Amino acid sequence: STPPEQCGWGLPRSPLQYLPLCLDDTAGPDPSIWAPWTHKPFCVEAHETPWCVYTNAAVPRANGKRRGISIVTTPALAADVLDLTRHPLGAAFDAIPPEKKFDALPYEVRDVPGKGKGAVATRKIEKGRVVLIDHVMVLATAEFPADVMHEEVQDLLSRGVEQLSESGSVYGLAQKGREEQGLTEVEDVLLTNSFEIAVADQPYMWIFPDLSRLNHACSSNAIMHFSETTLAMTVWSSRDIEPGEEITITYSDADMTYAERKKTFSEVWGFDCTCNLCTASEERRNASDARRLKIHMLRERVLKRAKEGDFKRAIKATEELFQVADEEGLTPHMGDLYEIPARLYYQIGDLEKAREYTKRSLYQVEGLGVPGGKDIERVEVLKGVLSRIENEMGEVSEGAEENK
Ligand SMILES: C[S@@+](CC[C@H](N)C(=O)[O-])C[C@H]1O[C@@H](n2cnc3c(N)ncnc32)[C@H](O)[C@@H]1O
Repeated sequence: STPPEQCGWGLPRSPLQYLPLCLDDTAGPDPSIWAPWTHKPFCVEAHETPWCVYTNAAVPRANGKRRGISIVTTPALAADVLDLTRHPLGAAFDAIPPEKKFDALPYEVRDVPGKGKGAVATRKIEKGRVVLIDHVMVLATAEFPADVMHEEVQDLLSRGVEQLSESGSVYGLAQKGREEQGLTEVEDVLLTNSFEIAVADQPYMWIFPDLSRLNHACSSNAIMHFSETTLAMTVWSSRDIEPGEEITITYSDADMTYAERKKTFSEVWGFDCTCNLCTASEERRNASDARRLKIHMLRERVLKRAKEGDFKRAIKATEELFQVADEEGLTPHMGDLYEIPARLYYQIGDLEKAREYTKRSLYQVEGLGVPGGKDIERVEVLKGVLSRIENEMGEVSEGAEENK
């Protein structure tokens, strides 16, 4: 059969190996045709388009390990995903200033009571350091069409893992023993360890094998940054972490209450949370819930007041919001909100504060990892806003000075 037209079949080969033609299993036997895949795509038929598994088993990571990458999706989506990776692998690592990185991993994977394995700091990790950078190893579309059979999905997923150079890094991850539910090992691994992230408006399940060892805490000491450009996840310490302390991330939304988190963890991830907050006294949990509900309410109020043009009251609500977030230890999880006070302060003519929040906002989109997708445009917009503010303040921005 002829490969789908939207894949650009028949066009000249791209000089970028990261921009492949769209392939299915009708591709010929010559491996150079499959580039950048090291295995011939294997597909199952479905109503509109085949669903295939694509593997490049030779992709090295920044630290030299060759773990490879497998993608289970349609030919067109596979081409889209790789088209997003405009930077070579290793770009995620190179983008971080040296003083933020460690020469060796600052933690060890050990047994952690009540949680299976976890990452325990082996040295002091100051706030704002990179704990780990992990590249995706398996990514699979979160939803298959109804006419693809469950056994076929299982086959695609297990081929994806088995074609990798280090399939043990995936099969060795935590599992829940879900065979009675008719699930295979690879599905169990995906359900226990994958993060759902959308790229090019398509939800995928992602396996980052090192990141997968980090347990959840409702008030975690580390935050994640995902780059659509490098398909890498970077984990940053959001406060100082002492040697012997467990490094944790947050799997849930910041404003969820205890009951909501408990339900989600049990239904989606299949575990009962034993983090400090989940096992705290009812009184402490209730106080935390009250703050999280307040954060939710204040977030809505800020947006409403800003929409109404009532900037003074919007700022009052924002300041209250950050104060409650601070009390709950959630400010590092609110990075996406900095742009709001930046705009509000600009509206009321407080340029000093507008500049401060614009800089914070800019740091959120380009300081934590290589920006991707919409963030590339946001960086440009924020830089423009910053220079406008600085011009208005009668100052020459540092960047302009350096460029002279
Ligand atoms: C992504 S894995 C984390 C690493 C895992 N503990 C391991 O042994 O590889 C997710 C699993 O870790 C465990 N886990 C993570 N956070 C937890 C928490 N706060 N309380 C209890 N178990 C947790 C659960 O079994 C969950 O299904």
